[in-house]
Amino acid sequence: MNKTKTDLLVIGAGSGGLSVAAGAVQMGAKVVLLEDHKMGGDCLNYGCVPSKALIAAGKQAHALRNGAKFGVADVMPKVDYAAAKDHVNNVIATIAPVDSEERFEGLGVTVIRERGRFTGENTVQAGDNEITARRIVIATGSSPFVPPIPGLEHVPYLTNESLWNLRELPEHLLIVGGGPIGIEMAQAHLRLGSKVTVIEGMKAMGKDDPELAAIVLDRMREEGMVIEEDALAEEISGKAGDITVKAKDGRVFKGTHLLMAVGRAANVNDMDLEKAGVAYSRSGIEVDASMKTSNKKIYAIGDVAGQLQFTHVAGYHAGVVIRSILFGLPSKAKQGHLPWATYTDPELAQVGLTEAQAREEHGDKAEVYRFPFHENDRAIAEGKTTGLIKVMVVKGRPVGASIAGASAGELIGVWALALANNLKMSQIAGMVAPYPTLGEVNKRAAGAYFSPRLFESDMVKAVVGFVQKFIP
Ligand SMILES: Cc1cc2nc3c(=O)[nH]c(=O)nc-3n(C[C@H](O)[C@H](O)[C@H](O)COP(=O)(O)OP(=O)(O)OC[C@H]3O[C@@H](n4cnc5c(N)ncnc54)[C@H](O)[C@@H]3O)c2cc1C
Ligand SMILES: NC(=O)c1ccc[n+]([C@@H]2O[C@H](COP(=O)([O-])OP(=O)(O)OC[C@H]3O[C@@H](n4cnc5c(N)ncnc54)[C@H](O)[C@@H]3O)[C@@H](O)[C@H]2O)c1
Repeated sequence: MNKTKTDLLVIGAGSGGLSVAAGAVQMGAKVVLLEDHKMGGDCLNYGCVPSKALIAAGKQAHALRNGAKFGVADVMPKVDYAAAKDHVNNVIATIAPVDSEERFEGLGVTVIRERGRFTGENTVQAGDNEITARRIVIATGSSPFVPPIPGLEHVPYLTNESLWNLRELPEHLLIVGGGPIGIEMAQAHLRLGSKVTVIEGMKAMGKDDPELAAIVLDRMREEGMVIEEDALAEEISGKAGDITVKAKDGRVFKGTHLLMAVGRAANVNDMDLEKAGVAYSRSGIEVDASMKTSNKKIYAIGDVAGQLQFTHVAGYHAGVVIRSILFGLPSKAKQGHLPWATYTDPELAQVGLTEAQAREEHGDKAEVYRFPFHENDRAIAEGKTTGLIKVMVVKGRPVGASIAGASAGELIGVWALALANNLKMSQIAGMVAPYPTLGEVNKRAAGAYFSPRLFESDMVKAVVGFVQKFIP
């Protein structure tokens, strides 16, 4: 057994673990990093990166089918699904060096490609290694949750892990779950030529503002996607190429392939967390506001901590724990300023409170300002007029923003900055956006806040009238 002592042990080389390891080692800490599967974790290998690459392939096919309105004849694209998967693999391969063992060893991290299991309060065994660490960060991520739906065990199904191995375009893809995974993969496959039926037990895109989710879902239905809501999958049967999903209310859906996308299970098993006194539940490892577990020398970050499950959130957690571990400074993770986006076309993005949350939390003090994409000149020029921005304001400061529309994931950045820094609406309105950009929707939403105050105010009119009498 190789025995190692280190300042910091990081378990899991995904979005969270890699950020902690890179930051800590470059600031002088001795760091050991464990990974028993692929460097880069879910995001690089089975999540964000492959999904966005396949979405890009679908977008290309969609553009070819829809050029006529720009004076470029529509064509029926010849989709080679296997080649689209090659594109996905190329994208992963291009990004992979940044997350690689070689790069991290180069930075000075000791990378051990073994599974970590706790043997005590500050010791972990990984293969033939026993590592004792002053501080430990658990960043083991999450896995696809596969619910025990009767019959599922006898039917071939895909998850976000196995989907990438499929080389033949599904003729008719059934997707159970209308969350971000289900909806993003539904649109990509629809545009690449599959028939797609989304079977959602409650409301599709149910974690977002329903008014804005409806804009996206309507567009996808117009493209030909079948989205069945209030359809809790209760029984699954069939065989490869001929699969049946029955919903609780008796609706029956038939397809050739099945993708299960009904949420995530935190990776807390087979780690002997009990031996380290780390408390956890089915939803993940329990952490306090500083991301410390019930063992105050052990932290948990990213998906395994059971909060918002996004790559940028895992990265944010990494910054919070680095401050605490390396500098011994108090450091707390907040949630209210963390954005997310779903990369459908149009995209759907959110930061802070939705309209319903703002009204619930702030009552009459919450004001909501809107601006539609069809009044944005760039959106009109590019035929991207489906969309709406809503900004929730309390006492002159934004408390939330919701955007459905082209590049919503980019546009939400301004509001993420505003919420992170408690900016005022006047500061957003003071920004000059280049014309013509989609970014002007942000400024126009801020303008909507000031317009009635400036243009419908008797006081403003009286002051202007008075000044005009006296200036030469
Ligand atoms: C299809 C899909 C699309 C997504 N798209 C987006 C997106 O567009 N934007 C976004 O922000 N987020 C997206 N996400 C979410 C994002 O992938 C996760 O939030 C992110 O990967 C979480 O990072 P993490 O470090 O917590 O875990 P992971 O990235 O999963 O890394 C955990 C690592 O720990 C390793 N590990 C586990 N147990 C052990 C052990 N005992 N010992 C050693 N190693 C271990 C695992 O092998 C893994 O490599 C998507 C997810 C999916 C599934
Ligand atoms: N663009 C992004 O940032 C992005 C993309 C994909 C995934 N993610 C992350 O991954 C997480 C997981 O995504 P997800 O879509 O798997 O989970 P999710 O929990 O967001 O959505 C799962 C959906 O499945 C439904 N469902 C559950 N059981 C069902 C059943 N038996 N029949 C029918 N419907 C059922 C739920 O009502 C829910 O709407 C997301 O919450 C997000 O954090 C992010």
